[in-house]
Amino acid sequence: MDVHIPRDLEEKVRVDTVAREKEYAQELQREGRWLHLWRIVGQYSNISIFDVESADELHELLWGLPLFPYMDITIMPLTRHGSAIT
Ligand SMILES: O=C(O)C[C@H]1C=CC(=O)O1
Repeated sequence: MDVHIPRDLEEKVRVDTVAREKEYAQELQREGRWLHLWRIVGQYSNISIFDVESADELHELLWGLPLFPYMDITIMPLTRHGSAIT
C-alpha cells in the first residue's frame, strides 16, 4: 500500500483519518485477519499480509480503510509453498 495524502487536505481531516486508520488496522490485527504490517523504510508505504477467505472479503476489508481513497494498492495472492516447514 502506497499512501498519498493530498498536501492540501485539511489538517483536522488528515489527523482524524490517520487515527481511524490506526484503530481499524489494529482491530483487524486483533481479529487475526491482518497478519503482518511492515513499514517500507523511507516511504509512506507498507507491506501487509492478510488472512482472508476470499477476494470479496479482502475487497471489503480494503474498502473499509479510512485511508483507502488516498492509497494505491497492489495485491499479490499468496499460497503456501510446498517446501515450507512452518
Ligand atoms: O501507514 C500506513 O502504511 C497506512 C495504513 C496501514 C495501516 C495503518 O495504520 O495505516
